[in-house]
Parts: sequence; C-alpha cells; structure tokens
Amino acid sequence: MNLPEDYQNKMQKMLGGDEYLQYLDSFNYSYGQTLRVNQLKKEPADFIRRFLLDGQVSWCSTGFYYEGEQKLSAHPYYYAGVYYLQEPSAMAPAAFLPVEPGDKVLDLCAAPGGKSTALAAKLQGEGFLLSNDISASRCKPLLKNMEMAGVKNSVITCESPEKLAGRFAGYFDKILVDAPCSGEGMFRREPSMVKSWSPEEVERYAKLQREILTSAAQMMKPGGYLLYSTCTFAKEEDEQTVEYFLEQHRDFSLQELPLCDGIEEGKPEWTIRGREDVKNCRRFLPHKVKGEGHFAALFRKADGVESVDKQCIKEDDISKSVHKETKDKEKMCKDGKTQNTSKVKNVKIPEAMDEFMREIPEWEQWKNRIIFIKERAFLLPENCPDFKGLRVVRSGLYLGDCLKKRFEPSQALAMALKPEEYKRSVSFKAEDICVEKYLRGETVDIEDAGLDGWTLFCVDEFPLGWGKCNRGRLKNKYNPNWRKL
Ligand SMILES: C[S@@+](CC[C@H](N)C(=O)[O-])C[C@H]1O[C@@H](n2cnc3c(N)ncnc32)[C@H](O)[C@@H]1O
Repeated sequence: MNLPEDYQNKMQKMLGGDEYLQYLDSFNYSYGQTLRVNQLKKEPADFIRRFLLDGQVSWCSTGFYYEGEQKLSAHPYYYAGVYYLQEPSAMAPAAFLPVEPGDKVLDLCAAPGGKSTALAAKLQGEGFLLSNDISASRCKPLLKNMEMAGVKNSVITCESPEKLAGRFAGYFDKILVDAPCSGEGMFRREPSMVKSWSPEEVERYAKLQREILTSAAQMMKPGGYLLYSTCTFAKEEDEQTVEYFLEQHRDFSLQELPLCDGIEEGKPEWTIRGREDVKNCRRFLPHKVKGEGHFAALFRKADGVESVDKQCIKEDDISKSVHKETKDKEKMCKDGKTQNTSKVKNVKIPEAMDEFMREIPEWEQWKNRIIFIKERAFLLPENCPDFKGLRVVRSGLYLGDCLKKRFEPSQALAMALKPEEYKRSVSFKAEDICVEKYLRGETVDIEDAGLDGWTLFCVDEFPLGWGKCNRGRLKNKYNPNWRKL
C-alpha cells in the first residue's frame, strides 16, 4: 500500500513506533466477510442455525463474521433483505445509539443506508425515522436499501443539515451523524480513498463536521442522544471535533460507550486542551479489532423544558398537506437536486386499491395515513411531520400505483410484507432454480394452478417481490432495476 508521506509521518507520531508497525502489518490480513441480520425480517438465532456463521461481532448483537465460500451478495437472502453486508466497525454507531421503538430518529448523513437500515430495525416499525443525505446520487442506493430492508416508517430527504435544522428544532429523540470524513480507517478496504487524502482535506472535513454537528444539536430534544461517528483516525476530525462541539454546546455531555475486544478509549492527549472526558469516546483500530478504523462519540443533551413540537400535523391534516417527492428515483437531477412533483390529492382511496389492500391485515389502520402523488400511493409514518418545501426523496412506504381501474402493488410493499400478510404467496427453497429464474426476471412455472392473480413470490418464506399467476405460470413483476444479472 502506497500511503502518502504526510499521512505516514502523522500516524507514526500518533501511534508511536511499535504500534505504527502493527498498524502497517494490518494491511496484510483481513477478517473475512461480515453481515448484519435484519431484525425486521429475521431473528439472528434462526439465521445462525441456517448459515454457519463464524462468531458474533462483539459490539453488535446482530452482526456476524462469515468465512464460507458462498458470495453473500449473490445469495437470494441478500435480495430478500434478510441481511445487510456491512463492515464490522461500521456496525457500531447504530448499535451504540440507544434507539427504542417509538422514538423519533434522524440519520443526518445516511447514504447508502448501512446505519439507517440498522436504526429502522431497532425501531421495529414503531416511531419515525428521517434518513437524510445531501447527495442526490447517493440517495438512490439509500432508497433501494431501505426498500429492500422492508422499512415502513421512514421518510428520505436530500437536504442540507442547516435547512433541516430550520424546520425541526428540538424535534428528535435520537440523532446519528455518521459524518463525511477523510476516510483513513477505510484505506485497507478502499485503496482509492488514499489518493484523495491530504492534510488540507482533513482540515476541510473537520470544519464540515463541526457545521453538521451544530445543525444536529439544534434538532435534538432535551434528554436526547446524539451519536457522532467517522471512519478516520485523524484527531482533528475525532477528539478535536468532539472537543469543539462540547465547548460550543455546554448542555451536551459525553456518555461512556462499551469497551470490548480491542476497542480503545478516545485520547485526551489528542485534544487541544487535554479534555479527560473524551475517554468516553471509542476508537476502532484495524490492528486491535476485527474490523476497519472507526471513531464514535455519544452525547446526551441535558434535560430541560421540552420545546413545543410545531412540526407534528394531525392525522386529519395529512390529506391536505402538500408533500413534495421525486416522481421516481430515475428522475433525480444529475446536479444533486431532486425534482419535485405534484401536490397531494385529496385522499379518496380508489376501489381497486382498496380491494387489493383489504387483503393486508393492517390496512384499516393504514387508511388514514395514505397520500397520493399523482397515481402513486404512499403510507406515511404515524405522526409524520410536514415536509412542505423540503426535497423529499420518499414519503414513507410506497404502496403502488392506482392506474385506470387497477392497482399495481410496488416492490417496496412486497419487501415490507410477511408472506402470511397476503392471501396468495408461493415460497421456494433458496437452492431452487425457480428462485434464480425469478430474480433474473423470468416467468416461473408453479405447481399450484389454483393460484390466480397477484402473488407474493418468496424464498424460504421471505418475500422477494410480486408475480401475477395465471394457470400455473407466474408472470414476473420483480422490479426490473433490481434484477440479478
Ligand atoms: C460516511 S458517509 C455515510 C454512510 C452512511 N451513514 C452508511 O452507514 O451507509 C457520509 C455521508 O455524508 C454525506 N454528506 C456529505 N456532506 C454532507 C452534509 N453537509 N450534510 C449531510 N450529509 C453530507 C455524504 O454524501 C455521505 O453519504
């Protein structure tokens, strides 16, 4: 690995001679593949039995090392959103943020969604998750990952943190800032990141992180928790950004994070004023843990007078509110802006949609949270705030399209359902050729000629998407953009 000279000198000074050699040696080995089981779909215990996993990631109860030959990104379970492939240290921030079902959660720098999918799993469908990223192009994989994971209660925006702060003052119970950074901790896995490193970039990121954290603090409820993380070793972006934040925000204090299996405390000597409390932060170094480089700090905002929640709109108002949403992900502008489309129509559920949705047990409870953007129907999260004037990529769960006299259910709806939640489903074993054919977009022959109409196609009882059955043949309705090539 060709590391920049300035970087080498800096790391040598920070770590000391012996440890620096251990760090360099870490470029010669890897810990294998890792995945995080999606608890919206499966309990880890069942999953471990099915796959021979090689041990738990000690700081994340749903994370596992895996040493098998099988390529996990090609397995049908991957397409079913049963797990997310994630580097072990990157599992820590969402694991460390104490999210409870029912919380209002913000993931401010969310794309491509590694941590948002984990936060959504912790919410278990209760509460509200706002996943935001400033980059329109990166919001595309974010949307896909959230849909694959079967998340029902999230809104995705493509906004600047300052703009969100202007709208959501004191609103969120829990906030994650997984900040843009110089990426030193990823040099082993993504050597291309080495090329863009420079001392100036480290300074630039430190400044940006402080700005983002300032906006995050404005959106924090009293008594709420804010988790800050980076994948860099740079003290300017880690301990010193934490130090700056604490000096600017006296109502926030650092909380102690778990210390296990090689994770290290933050270093007071790497702050400008020798702050002892940064010991509560955690450093992940690749020569000490089975993972890449990461840094995490958990802040708590002091209890105080609860700010008035002006953002919440009454359920009755939802149908009247104007939501802006990209018509579809392809319609995002190349310059990073999202195109906003039409106004929400008054909610009158078309008969064809009602007939289809009546098969889903929760439909009656969902009915008063439906919005339409042109022909597209969405289920808003409960107590969803108003996003008027913001660039919304996705408002809740995309249910499907109301076309002339028919309803076409969406891929996202299939991913959010359990097979027992829809009256017609077929399930094949992961090894069955029908699964491969389905994922490639082909028609599939099914034995049950009695099934006619929309059918949920599943692998081992995990939905993969829709098909339309007619006399023993299942016409493929899998999202063409998701097909296995
Ligand atoms: C480390 S990545 C986030 C990874 C993500 N949390 C995950 O786990 O998949 C940092 C993200 O911050 C976004 N970003 C950069 N500048 C930003 C800003 N000013 N506000 C919000 N997000 C920003 C980048 O587009 C990038 O997606």
